[in-house]
Amino acid sequence: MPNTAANKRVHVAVGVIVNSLGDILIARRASDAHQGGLWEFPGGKVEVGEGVREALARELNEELGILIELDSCRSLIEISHDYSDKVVLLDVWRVTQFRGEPEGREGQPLRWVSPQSLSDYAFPAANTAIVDAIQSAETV
Ligand SMILES: Nc1nc2c([nH]c(=O)n2[C@@H]2O[C@H](COP(=O)(O)OP(=O)(O)OP(=O)(O)O)[C@@H](O)[C@H]2O)c(=O)[nH]1
Ligand SMILES: [Mg+2]
Repeated sequence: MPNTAANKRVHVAVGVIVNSLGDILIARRASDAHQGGLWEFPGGKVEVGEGVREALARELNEELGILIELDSCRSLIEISHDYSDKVVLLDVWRVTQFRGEPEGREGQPLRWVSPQSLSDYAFPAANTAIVDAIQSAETV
């Protein structure tokens, strides 16, 4: 296969985790990571042979120590974004059913924030569409 941007695209499973108050969990990316120092919705790369929701469950368990209910996850939005150094496909899921209290298993700071206050945080460029989708879902 030719080595094009399309087949180098990184598939990422991302969770918009909502608690019983309607607040959303964000985490700060390590300063040495891609898009480091910015806030993110927890998640990570889908591995070969893995389904996206299985990847989401694995990543949220590794990064936060929670167990999510796969059947209750709802697709929120898919975003393809070209950073100059890599292309990502963010496969974003709304997660409302989970067991355990999220903790930053990799030392990452966590914060629960209201949908409207997401605008106060700096996210990677690809996330603008995610924040818009969350905030417009809130107003319908
Ligand atoms: N998890 C996550 N990744 C995001 C978001 N927005 C965004 O552009 N990304 C990009 O998606 C890519 C993969 O995410 P990741 O770094 O969390 O992957 P991972 O957990 O598997 O990390 P690892 O490579 O250290 O094992 C990164 O290039 C990251 O910059 C987001 O909101 N959440
Ligand atoms: Mg990650």
